[in-house]
Amino acid sequence: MSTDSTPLDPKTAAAGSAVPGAATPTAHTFQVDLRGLVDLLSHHLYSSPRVYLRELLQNAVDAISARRAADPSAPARITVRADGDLTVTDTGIGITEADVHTFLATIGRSSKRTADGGLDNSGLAAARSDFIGQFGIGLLACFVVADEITVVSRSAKSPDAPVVEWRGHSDGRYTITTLPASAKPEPGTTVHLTPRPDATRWTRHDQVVELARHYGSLLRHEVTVTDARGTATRIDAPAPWDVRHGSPLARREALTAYCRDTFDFTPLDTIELDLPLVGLRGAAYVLPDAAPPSRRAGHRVHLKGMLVSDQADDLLPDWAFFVRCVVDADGLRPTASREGLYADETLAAVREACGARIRDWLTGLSASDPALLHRFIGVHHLAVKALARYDDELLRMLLPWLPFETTDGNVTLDEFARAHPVILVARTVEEFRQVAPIAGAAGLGVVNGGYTYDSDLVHRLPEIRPGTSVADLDPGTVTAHLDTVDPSAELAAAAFLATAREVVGRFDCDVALRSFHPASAPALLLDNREARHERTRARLADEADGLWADILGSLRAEVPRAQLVLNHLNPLVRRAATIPGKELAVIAAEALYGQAVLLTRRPLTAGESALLNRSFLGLLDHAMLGRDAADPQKES
Ligand SMILES: Nc1ncnc2c1ncn2[C@@H]1O[C@H](COP(=O)(O)OP(=O)(O)OP(=O)(O)O)[C@@H](O)[C@H]1O
Repeated sequence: MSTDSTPLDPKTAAAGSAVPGAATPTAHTFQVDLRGLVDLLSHHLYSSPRVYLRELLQNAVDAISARRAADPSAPARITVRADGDLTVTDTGIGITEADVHTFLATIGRSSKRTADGGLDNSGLAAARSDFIGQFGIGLLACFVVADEITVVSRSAKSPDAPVVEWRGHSDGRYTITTLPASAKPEPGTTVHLTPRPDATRWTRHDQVVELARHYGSLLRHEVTVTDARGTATRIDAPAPWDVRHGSPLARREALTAYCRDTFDFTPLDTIELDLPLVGLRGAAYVLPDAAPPSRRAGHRVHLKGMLVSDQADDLLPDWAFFVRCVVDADGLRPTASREGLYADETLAAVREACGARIRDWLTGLSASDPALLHRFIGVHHLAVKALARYDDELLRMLLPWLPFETTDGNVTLDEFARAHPVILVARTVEEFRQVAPIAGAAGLGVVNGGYTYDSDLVHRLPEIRPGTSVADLDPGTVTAHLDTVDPSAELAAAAFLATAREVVGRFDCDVALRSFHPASAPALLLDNREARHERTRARLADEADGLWADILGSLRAEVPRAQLVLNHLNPLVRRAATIPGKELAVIAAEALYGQAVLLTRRPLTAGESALLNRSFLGLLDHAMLGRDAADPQKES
């Protein structure tokens, strides 16, 4: 094989030389080290040597398409013979000696497009969209498994042209021989290769059958693989969506069976895809188990029947992670590796149209099959929530079905709104966990907004259900709903409360005494993430100087304080409130604050860790002092 580039014209090059007195440039042509190129393809472009068979099948398909464009009644057969060596024979358009010189002798040149990348209306090419190949490198994939490729071809376009044999070698040498007509009585092409000793597994009969099925099961031509004894195995089978079935149920069952065979799962439901504009047909299978949104379902994409990718992840919008598709399309384009889809406008349009189809299925389900919708939401509510955030109609339609974690348990927002005139939203899971039991006991309705999408969705409720009211949960709201204690109790605890305010004031925290259930909870720390960030920003502004202090200072809002609410119903708090000595009161206040911080399950600051440490050791010391005092032996 040679490379093909236009050598520089010495005259033009000299005229373009800007340096006076410079020597006239000499023109050269790049040489290509074919072994290096094959190495590049095999290790970096193609995922595995097995793609060699895909490239051969694809060339055969393209050749048949080209022949049938002129003669629709031409035979359309691809026969693969795997008997140690491998031959692929097609009844396609074939090539003449001139074609060989033009297309097989130059890497990167393809009969399926013109040299300038456009469409070639002559010869083999009718339009690029008719063919899968276009890059002119596919045949090189054979060098990944063999050192020599032989192509014997007879042209259907020029039946009188002699049969031509091209023998290409992986070091770049090739020969061309013309053969008598008897060497190939019918038009078409046979490609033959003998595997290298380290690649014999790829041309073994069983392996070839498996590969041919993998890539070619949906090909629209007859494809067979024969073994050394001539036994033929049929590879192609009609796509289940193309088969006519006796009833919708039979069709449904056939599509489900195809999913089981192809993906190894039984779908929750099947959504048929049919986009005539891009010649796309197929099925989107709803996964029976929840899939994390981050895990993209690998879709199987066939182009003109040929499998391009079984891991395509850009066929559907991101939110549709609850389905896995198998499609066959005419209008999409493969990348050069043929293992992915070319990201062009057509792909974007396909993505949008498939997304719309899946969304329609979802919205239609509430009317057509509520039980299925229930099961679907049970498994995929995260996906639905992701989708509903940007889709009012869907949100309106599916809101009655979506579960949220609330102080009344797992309920829908509609139910919850009926029971609570104001829905409060806890912004983090920790906040919810900590406040929910207390807020619930005080009759407040709180939704856990800490899960992905939930806070956004709950806040949109008043748009969807006018008359409902939603507010963020803030410490003030909760404290306002906790019972105040009577003034005498407040007075009796005044000294302890003053000490506690001193102790926790360092953490931008106030102290209040209230009565709330459960009585077993001694203290509650009301705080939220934004308030914590605000405090951190304020502290940094104080510590920073110059420009940063100004910037941080200008961002600074009024610093919100956390609130430590002590529970007067709790016996320990009652006893702490009457501690006479200041030293023990400090330790008790530190311990109550430390325990309340731990219950929030948020990370501790360095100051809080030190406080916990101090109070723990202080309590231990105090406990041992008490023991010593009670031990008569120690006294003597
Ligand atoms: N079975 C075949 N029948 C007729 N012509 C063929 C056949 N196989 C290969 N050719 C010719 O050889 C050329 C080069 O083939 P090759 O597979 O390298 O590239 P391609 O199919 O054009 O593009 P791609 O790299 O995208 O596959 C083709 O453009 C075609 O003209």
